[in-house]
Amino acid sequence: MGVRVSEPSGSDPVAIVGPGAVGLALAARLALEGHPVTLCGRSGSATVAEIELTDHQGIRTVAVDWQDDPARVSPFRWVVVGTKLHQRDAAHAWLEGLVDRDTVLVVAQNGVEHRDWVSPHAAGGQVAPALVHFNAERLGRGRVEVRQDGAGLVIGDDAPGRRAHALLERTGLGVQVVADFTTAAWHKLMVNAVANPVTALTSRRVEVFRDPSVRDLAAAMLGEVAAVGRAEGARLPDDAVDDVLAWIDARPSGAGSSMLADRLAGRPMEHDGLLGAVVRKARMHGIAVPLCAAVLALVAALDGADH
Ligand SMILES: NC(=O)C1=CN([C@@H]2O[C@H](COP(=O)(O)OP(=O)(O)OC[C@H]3O[C@@H](n4cnc5c(N)ncnc54)[C@H](OP(=O)(O)O)[C@@H]3O)[C@@H](O)[C@H]2O)C=CC1
Ligand SMILES: CC(C)(CO)C(=O)C(=O)O
Repeated sequence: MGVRVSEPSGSDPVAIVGPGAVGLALAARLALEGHPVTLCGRSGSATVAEIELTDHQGIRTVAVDWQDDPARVSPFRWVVVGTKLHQRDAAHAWLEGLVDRDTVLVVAQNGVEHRDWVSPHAAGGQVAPALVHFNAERLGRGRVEVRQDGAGLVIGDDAPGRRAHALLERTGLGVQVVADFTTAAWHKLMVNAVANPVTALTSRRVEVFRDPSVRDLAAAMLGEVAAVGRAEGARLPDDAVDDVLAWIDARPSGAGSSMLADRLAGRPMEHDGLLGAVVRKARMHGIAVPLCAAVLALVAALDGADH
């Protein structure tokens, strides 16, 4: 990694937009390190004044500040966005108040479009996309459980990424800094664009990929996603499809996906930001992705029917 800049101290305030699984996990770990943390939640929702974090160290509780009115916040030096991909408009409202040109804005989300949607609202601040590799599950309002093996977050080795690294390593979740963020993001998107919709559509956990016909479909979809990723500059190796299938096979029995969890809870799903991104980018490059487009249509119809 290159030169480290702008080390945050434990007394640097941090704003976290989205008190969901990822937001709570990062907020709790930073607050435990001494950062005053302000959680920014949906307008009118119940205040979260403390977070109960369950992780390999046991159960710990830590106090945080709460804000639910984007019009009442001032700029922070450190801002983390942990909303879902379909909650971009909600996040924009917060960025207007929280971000100025000195802000380092960490976008902790799945997908490959972090900069596309955030940069126009970043007020000249520095945008650092972060891929989330730890698993966080919301157990209740202000309650979160974190599980992980390996690095919990992946960020790019550029100036905003290096600044974000200084903050994120304070979470103790393990931060991997990669020179080629595009490849890392597309590799993760291969998983999310296939595992998430297939589990959500079938209401089945990762075991569904053992069905030979589902496995064939997944392999063909992964081939489409990889082709688009390569056109976007991702250096995905020839065995990327097998590698992703092997990763899915290695998930513990009973593992699901965030999209399956959203479907089961009756919440909107992230299909547009995941599979939708693949189809959008494919169109730009003139690449045919018929299977991804078909599965996207089905999961979008399911989402529409659920709401
Ligand atoms: N959870 C995980 O283990 C992983 C998640 N990811 C990715 O991380 C991102 C975040 O996921 P996750 O934390 O699971 O999602 P959640 O649905 O748990 O959290 C999203 C949060 O955003 C909040 N929100 C919605 N609207 C607003 C608003 N107007 N103002 C403020 N907050 C708002 C929601 O509020 P409310 O509580 O009121 O609904 C919710 O707390 C996604 O892109 C996901 O794919 C990636 C890998 C693993
Ligand atoms: C990698 C995977 C499928 C595991 O939780 C994920 O990122 C998600 O559920 O959104």
